[in-house]
Amino acid sequence: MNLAGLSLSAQGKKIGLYGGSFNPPHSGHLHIAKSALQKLDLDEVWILVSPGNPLKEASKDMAPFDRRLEVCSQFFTAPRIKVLGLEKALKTRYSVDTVKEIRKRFPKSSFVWIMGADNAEIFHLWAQWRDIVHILPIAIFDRTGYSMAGRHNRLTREFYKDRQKPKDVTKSIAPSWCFVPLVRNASSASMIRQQLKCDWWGH
Ligand SMILES: Nc1ncnc2c1ncn2[C@@H]1O[C@H](COP(=O)(O)OP(=O)(O)OP(=O)(O)O)[C@@H](O)[C@H]1O
Ligand SMILES: O=C(O)c1ccc[n+]([C@@H]2O[C@H](COP(=O)([O-])O)[C@@H](O)[C@H]2O)c1
Repeated sequence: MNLAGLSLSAQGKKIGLYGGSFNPPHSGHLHIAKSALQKLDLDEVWILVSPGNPLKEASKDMAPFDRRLEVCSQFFTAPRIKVLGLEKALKTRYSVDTVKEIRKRFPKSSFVWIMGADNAEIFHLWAQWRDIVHILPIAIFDRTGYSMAGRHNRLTREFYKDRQKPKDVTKSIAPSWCFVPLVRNASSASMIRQQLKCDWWGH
């Protein structure tokens, strides 16, 4: 990965960082990425394929990183959505380290962290989660089954006064967050893996 080239092309842009296992990617992910571009008024969304979610144990149904990266590159072909193996390149695994590195290496771009409402519910279990909130704005996207949990959780309670409207969140200075209501998409990777009934979906 050419980090210098990426940094140059990212200059002056508002970018959504959308981290995930993407095991496999599905229409729910695409819906969030496209909605983020529009509702947060972003220039780009970066799909950050995770080498391994620190809260998920390595398991036989997790496809190898290279396979997930390859399939994501084939799947996310919409304009302004970039698939990157940035965490592998930066050698980071925890999101707090990833966003610190990104801030350092892309000083002329602004960033917002994108996640689904299910992750907002457990965000307080992430390593140094309050530091993440102080580093960049956070956008929580509604998800089937998690509408309440996405709005009412440790993050939204502790940072209640820092709530913004989605269209303002990238202009705001952290700590700030927004909840993004949208037409929900019920897809989930675990459901797809169950339907495929295989060790991992590439086999
Ligand atoms: N249908 C969806 N609607 C909204 N957000 C979603 C949806 N699917 C995934 N997300 C969000 O996208 C990010 C990446 O999700 P991930 O790759 O873990 O997919 P998943 O479908 O949640 O997987 P799994 O079922 O294996 O947990 C997470 O922030 C998650 O909350
Ligand atoms: O940093 C952490 O402690 C942490 C804990 C859980 C999840 N994350 C990140 O959250 C993103 C979504 O993960 P996932 O597996 O739910 O798709 C992905 O970028 C993970 O690296 C990060």
